[in-house]
Amino acid sequence: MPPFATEGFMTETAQEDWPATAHTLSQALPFFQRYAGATVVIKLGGHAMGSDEAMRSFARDVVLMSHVGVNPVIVHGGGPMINAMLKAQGVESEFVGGKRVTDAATIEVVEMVLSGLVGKRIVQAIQAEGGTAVGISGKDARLMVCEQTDARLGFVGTPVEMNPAFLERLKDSKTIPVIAPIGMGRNGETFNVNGDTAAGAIAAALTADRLLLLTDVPGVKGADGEVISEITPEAIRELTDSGVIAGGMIPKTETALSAMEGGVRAAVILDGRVPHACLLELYTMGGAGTLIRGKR
Ligand SMILES: Nc1ncnc2c1ncn2[C@@H]1O[C@H](COP(=O)(O)OP(=O)(O)O)[C@@H](O)[C@H]1O
Ligand SMILES: CC(=O)N[C@@H](CCC(=O)OP(=O)(O)O)C(=O)O
Repeated sequence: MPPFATEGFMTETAQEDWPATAHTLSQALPFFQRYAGATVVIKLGGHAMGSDEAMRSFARDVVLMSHVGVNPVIVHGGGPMINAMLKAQGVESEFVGGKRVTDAATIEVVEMVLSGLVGKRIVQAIQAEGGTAVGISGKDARLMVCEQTDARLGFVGTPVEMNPAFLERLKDSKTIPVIAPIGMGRNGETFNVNGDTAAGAIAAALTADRLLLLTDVPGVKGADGEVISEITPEAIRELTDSGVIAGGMIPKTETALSAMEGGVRAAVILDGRVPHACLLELYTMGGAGTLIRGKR
């Protein structure tokens, strides 16, 4: 385990123009100052996880953020990984309104894949870069108490009570939480929660400064197919009504809007496949993806 994660990256950058690198670092100072002490909730979607290299770049960004005073909180998805595990068992999932219809057998697979495989892969990646992370789910420390969303969806939950005190304790010990979107029911049920929904609820519970939703497109696209750099709640509603915002983008924009209502300062929908997407968003002038600004 490298205490200072320079290996590999030093050789990659050895040929680069060091004065230009120093200039870039120096330009980041106002952004380092702006986000010192900030809580940034990052939702890493299953499609954005991709290769080991993409995971390594993501983990490195998270560790860097943590070292410059940000409190990063990771909430992950893993839809494609759940699909693969269910397929291996000969089960095909049905989705209604972007949510997986989840029966008693499926929730076991969902929990195993998210908490066991996906979460631990992210924890390992962060720790390989010198950070300390713990993998938990919404069940741990009663973080995310849910009620059934709709009887037709089975064990799919909607967060109704958040208990973020445990996350505050992790923050104090500089431990990065990696949270699987699994909720606990009041009667001992386990609920499958859409990853975006879970990230929004956690961001609101922490009144986060930023919610970053990492996905597999460069941002929210308008009717002309171009990415919109900043979008208002009104424009989101119009584009959703006209069907331009569709499919998996709907829970993201809805999450962004409800997080804003919950007191989150801003949300950004951005391409998690781009190397160092989080650093580009937080520490460069241009930012990345589509920004949705809150009221504070
Ligand atoms: N207006 C839009 N702008 C961008 N992407 C959109 C839009 N409408 C629908 N999408 C779709 O939303 C997808 C992202 O949602 P999803 O596949 O659920 O991501 P993730 O797995 O990262 O949560 C994109 O790949 C794209 O196909
Ligand atoms: C209720 C519901 O649909 N839960 C999602 C949880 C994982 C998720 O959200 O993964 P992505 O972010 O990769 O899409 C599912 O079962 O696929």
